[in-house]
Amino acid sequence: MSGTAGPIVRATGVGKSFRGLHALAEVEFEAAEGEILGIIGPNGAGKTTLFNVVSGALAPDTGRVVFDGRDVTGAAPDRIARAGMVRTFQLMRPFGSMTVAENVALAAQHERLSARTLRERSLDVVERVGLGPYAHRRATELPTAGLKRLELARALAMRPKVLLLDEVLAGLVPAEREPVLDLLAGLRERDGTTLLFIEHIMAAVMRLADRVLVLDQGRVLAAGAPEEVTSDPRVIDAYLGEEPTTGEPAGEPGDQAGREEATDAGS
Ligand SMILES: Nc1ncnc2c1ncn2[C@@H]1O[C@H](COP(=O)(O)OP(=O)(O)OP(=O)(O)O)[C@@H](O)[C@H]1O
Repeated sequence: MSGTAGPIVRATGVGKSFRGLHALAEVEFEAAEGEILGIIGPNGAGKTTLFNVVSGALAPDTGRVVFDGRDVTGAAPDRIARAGMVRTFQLMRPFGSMTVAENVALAAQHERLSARTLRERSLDVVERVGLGPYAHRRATELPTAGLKRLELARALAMRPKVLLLDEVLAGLVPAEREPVLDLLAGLRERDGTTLLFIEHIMAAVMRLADRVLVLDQGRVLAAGAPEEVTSDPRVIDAYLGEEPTTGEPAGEPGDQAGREEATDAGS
């Protein structure tokens, strides 16, 4: 489903094996500029591996990744990030001896901005993610929700065209998720940012995603509009369980026992 200008990211025939285990096989997807693509699937489905390949952390065994009209297959992660495709990680490792704003500034340091511009950009991004009151405090003082926002701020400081988000809501209580979701939804409005986000919290996927890519055992099981995908029997069977759209994931994905309790998700 390409827009008139063609997709900003396109992966074709992507395969990656780890000692005979097909983490990814013949994976194809594309995202148009400004599109929000949710990526879901059980544990071990290959979601993070796909991000690793797309962002350059891993070279695929087969296939190509094209970003903004350029073939970036196997290119170094920092090159891809500087070209405008930036990822967040599930685990955050801020520099504890530095302030929140300094941690953010580090992410954009390579752009050789003046100290003043760098500081202004960092503070702007820190404000936007709601960390204004912590700007000049050490990153180690942040609670989990704050660390998540810091990770997002660091990615945003690079002014990405495409932002790859790996479970940015994990570990947040529902009240903490809302502002992050608002922020993410606002990125497209404000900057036209394309988002690819891996997420297990289905309420977030339903709210944000224009389209959803479902991976299962390294392959694309389904792709399409959120309502279409979540009512697909194959997706329900492989991942969602009985009640796909109630909010919380149907148990931890891959946790087959969790499917029994899926109808009462939401707490
Ligand atoms: N560096 C690696 N070496 C060996 N096996 C790996 C490596 N990275 C991933 N795998 C394997 O590849 C498969 C896909 O893993 P991946 O982390 O991409 O899944 P995922 O969908 O992101 O899962 P989760 O939801 O648990 O994060 C798994 O079986 C995993 O054990």
